[in-house]
Amino acid sequence: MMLRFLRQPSGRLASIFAALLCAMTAVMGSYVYSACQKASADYTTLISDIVLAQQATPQLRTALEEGRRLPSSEQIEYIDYFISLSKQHLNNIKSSIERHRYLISDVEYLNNHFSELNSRLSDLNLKAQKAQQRPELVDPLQRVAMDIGGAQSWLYNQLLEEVRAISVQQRFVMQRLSIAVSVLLALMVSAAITLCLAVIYLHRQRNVMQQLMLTDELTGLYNRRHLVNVASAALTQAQRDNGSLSLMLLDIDHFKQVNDTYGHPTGDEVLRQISKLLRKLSRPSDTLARIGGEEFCLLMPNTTTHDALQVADRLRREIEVNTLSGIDLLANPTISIGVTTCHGGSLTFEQLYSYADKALYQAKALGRNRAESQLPPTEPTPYKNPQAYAHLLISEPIDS
Ligand SMILES: Nc1nc2c(ncn2[C@@H]2O[C@H](COP(=O)(O)OP(=O)(O)OP(=O)(O)O)[C@@H](O)[C@H]2O)c(=O)[nH]1
Repeated sequence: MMLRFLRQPSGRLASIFAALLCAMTAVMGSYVYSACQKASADYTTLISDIVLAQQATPQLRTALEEGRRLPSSEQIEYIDYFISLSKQHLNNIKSSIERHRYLISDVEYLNNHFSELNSRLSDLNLKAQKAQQRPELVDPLQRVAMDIGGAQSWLYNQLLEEVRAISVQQRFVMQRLSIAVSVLLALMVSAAITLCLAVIYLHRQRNVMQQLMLTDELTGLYNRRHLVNVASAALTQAQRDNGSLSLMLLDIDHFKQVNDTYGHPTGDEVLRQISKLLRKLSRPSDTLARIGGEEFCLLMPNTTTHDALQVADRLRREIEVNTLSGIDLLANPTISIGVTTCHGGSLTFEQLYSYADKALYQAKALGRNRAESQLPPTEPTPYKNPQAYAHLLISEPIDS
């Protein structure tokens, strides 16, 4: 069923659409994933590290000023402390950058500056330690420190600039992300709708095909195939319940004359209207089918011959008196009916049908517009001589 659907133009279109949808969903999905990664990056720690590092530079400068003015060993220790602090800040920033994989490539060009600054600060540390013994070295120490301070400021400003740029990009990514999510949602909804439509279409196609397989195109009644299926099941049921099952064959009299006199389209209309009437007059539990040109069959479960003949006579009379609408016939059409009934037994549908057919033949032979019945001979009982099997029916005494 699915393969047949895919071979049809609409099926091909649906599969192309589904493939496109899958591809688009995959692209959108990967974009959303990477965008989510970018958008979720948190640069707050990095910014606070940079700000702290920036604050350390003026503190070192003030300490150097003080050291030059009052070069005490305590003051020089203080200078040494701020140099170590600056170095620590620098390393913190470096490891913070390493945690942001989307920033690394943007600030790669600053790597050399980091290493250079790091070694210059280590040098400065050594110089500060020497200055503890020789206070006259505080002066050159201050000059080098000022120079390093300038390089530090440049590096940190540059870093802040990069983080600012990436934050702007982050906001942009967020906007695009929300658009992507909306599009993805719309695609999913349309995929679901397409799927539903395809299922509905398949379901309808299946119903139409089933309908075509089981019904007669001209009259809308069931066809012979369906009748045989239903009759087989009804026969099994009747055999199990030992119930009655009647079969009625109805044939329009002299239908050839209708065709010959009024034309085939009128003949078709007669068939349609008689079918409609028969359907209206028969019970919903019975199965009415058109099994040949102008021949119909009515299968009646749980119906005796007597009741079936009564139904047959009612149908025959109704057809006889009913004037067909929109067709100007000289006389109303009539029908001949053959009825048969089985009671339990083990007849096949073909056997039952042959008895109804014999009865119909008889009705035709006896002048038409009448109902006749033919019953199958009573089927042999399994116990031909009941007395010979009587002992089987006597229950054995129960030993106490
Ligand atoms: N209009 C129409 N005619 C059909 C259709 N199927 C079969 N027939 C015609 O039904 C006619 C049946 O003719 P016969 O089998 O001779 O039977 P009849 O003329 O009804 O005579 P009796 O049955 O003996 O009363 C034929 O002319 C078929 O062509 C159909 O679907 N539409």
